[in-house]
Amino acid sequence: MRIITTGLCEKFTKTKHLCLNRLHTCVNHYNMSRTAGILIIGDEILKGQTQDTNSVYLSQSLHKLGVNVRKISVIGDNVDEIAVEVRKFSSDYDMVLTSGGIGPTHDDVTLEGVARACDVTIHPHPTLVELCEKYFGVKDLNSPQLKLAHVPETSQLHFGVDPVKKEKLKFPLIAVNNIYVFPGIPVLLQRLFTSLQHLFKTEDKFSTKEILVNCLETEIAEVLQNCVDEFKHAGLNIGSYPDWSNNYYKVRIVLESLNHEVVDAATQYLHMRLPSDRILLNYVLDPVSLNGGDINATNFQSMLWHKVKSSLEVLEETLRKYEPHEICVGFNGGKDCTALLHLYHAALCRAGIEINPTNFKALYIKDKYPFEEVEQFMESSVIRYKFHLTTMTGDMKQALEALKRDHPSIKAVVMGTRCSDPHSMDLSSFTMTDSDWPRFMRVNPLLHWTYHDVWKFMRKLYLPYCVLYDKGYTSLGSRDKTERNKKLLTTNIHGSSMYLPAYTLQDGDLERNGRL
Ligand SMILES: Cc1cc2nc3c(=O)[nH]c(=O)nc-3n(C[C@H](O)[C@H](O)[C@H](O)COP(=O)(O)OP(=O)(O)OC[C@H]3O[C@@H](n4cnc5c(N)ncnc54)[C@H](O)[C@@H]3O)c2cc1C
Ligand SMILES: NC(=O)C1=CN([C@@H]2O[C@H](COP(=O)(O)OP(=O)(O)OC[C@H]3O[C@@H](n4cnc5c(N)ncnc54)[C@H](O)[C@@H]3O)[C@@H](O)[C@H]2O)C=CC1
Ligand SMILES: [Co+2]
Ligand SMILES: [K+]
Ligand SMILES: [Mg+2]
Repeated sequence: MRIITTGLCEKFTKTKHLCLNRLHTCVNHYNMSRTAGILIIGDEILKGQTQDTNSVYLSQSLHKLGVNVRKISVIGDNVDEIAVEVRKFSSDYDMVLTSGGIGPTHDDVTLEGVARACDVTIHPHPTLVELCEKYFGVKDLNSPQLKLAHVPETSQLHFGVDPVKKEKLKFPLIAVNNIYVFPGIPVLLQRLFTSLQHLFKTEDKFSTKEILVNCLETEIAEVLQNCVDEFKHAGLNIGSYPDWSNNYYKVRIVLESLNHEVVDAATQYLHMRLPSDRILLNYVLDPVSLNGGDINATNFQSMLWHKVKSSLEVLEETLRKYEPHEICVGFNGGKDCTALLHLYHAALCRAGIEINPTNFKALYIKDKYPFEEVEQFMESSVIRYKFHLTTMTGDMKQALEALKRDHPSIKAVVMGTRCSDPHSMDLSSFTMTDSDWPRFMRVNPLLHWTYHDVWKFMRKLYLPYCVLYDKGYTSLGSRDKTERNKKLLTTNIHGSSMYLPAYTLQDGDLERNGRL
């Protein structure tokens, strides 16, 4: 399987070295790809007042262009520090991209720092002076408007072209030697970068593969080390990134090389050595974007498919009886309504209803002592599914009364209630609230689902759910009245006790064991 032969490198003849790979992508080449350093400048970033998004944008974009980003540094609006860092970056990397500090105020000193780093002075650039005079209608060279025209003497101006509108941009990117000076305002930075990609583009392209494993890092470290050793002359980069919030995998392994054959070979190497039952093969990163295409007979065993189909029929009937804005999903972050939310989203998509916060609504009656993890999950669900969440407080009856008063258009609440829930034996798919409750149509599409149906449905589709269910909770209520399910308590190989995930509970009748 080794694809490595030794010989004098034919690709990079300038730097004579022994190439260990006839495909000319040896480790030297990986390190020889074009490098970049990113310099994020701004006091507001160091104080945590502005979250730096420019470095993420730039490093992602450069990586796509085959550039090897080697360092990101964050510094304040200080001329000396900027000069020192720019000088170092400029000699260490093929290119330097700076962000921020080129505005008209006293605290924007990046260009002065760059000038100092390059031992040149600042002067008013004729093209920029003309531009600024025209744009601002001001002629005074000492005005704040014309400060923008003062750049290091050796500056080059790169005028980008908007890739969509095909228009020349009004303001250029300023470059001094290998230093590219971007504004900090994210839209400006992005507009300049996309319009001038050719300045950064390389002939290289990183080939990347991912392996998702449901193991602890300690369990796979040795195999990864062996892989690193095996491919150490092939120009392979392997990263291992644990994710504690994912419901399906614990580690994401990323393999990368300039040569896709090296990536393929290393992927194969790992597939043969990692525990095969722990490798996720068909993981769906974004089940929501499938727009309900995943709800079909091939995905489920026939018994469950039968139930899924009749639940969908209930939801379709709901959408015939009510306008989308008259319906909301009762959503408290629990597993049943998480499955339901996905089904309802699918029903909306199938009915050709546009997904937006007017058409897709949910109701959350906030408990006095909610779990933080539950609320975090709810927040991420709002972003994932793009629904509008109405939050009410107080006891359930009071909250529903307030809903009636404040949101009079809502007529039906779709709920994840199952027959096995307390007092739910006699409910049907459409049941009005009891006479002593505020009047709403309760829609119950999941009445005939079992505990295991819910888990099979969610896990088959890789739907994200609240992490507490992976930590031994099988039913979630108020934080002060909910414990883990003792039935899931077990001992790991090192002899310490731990809880298994909720979906492994054998007897579904015991799901409420942790509810006090
Ligand atoms: C809209 C609505 C109408 C109700 N009408 C009646 C009634 O007429 N008579 C009666 O006796 N009881 C009624 N209840 C109370 C209900 O029967 C349960 O007692 C309550 O849902 C808690 O049940 P559970 O602990 O089994 O929770 P769950 O199994 O979590 O509740 C079942 C479903 O109810 C919804 N739900 C539960 N809690 C919340 C919440 N905090 N915020 C939003 N949605 C939630 C979810 O869709 C969930 O899947 C109503 C509740 C709601 C939300
Ligand atoms: N029209 C144009 O093309 C140009 C305009 N200008 C002017 O200069 C000023 C802006 O210059 P800047 O260098 O951007 O000033 P700046 O350094 O003060 O940054 C401006 C804002 O960008 C945000 N920002 C900065 N760094 C960031 C980061 N790493 N991640 C996310 N957000 C970040 C911050 O919210 C900050 O308030 C404006 O007044 C603008 O009008 C400057 C250059 C070009
Ligand atoms: Co070589
Ligand atoms: K500023
Ligand atoms: Mg600034």
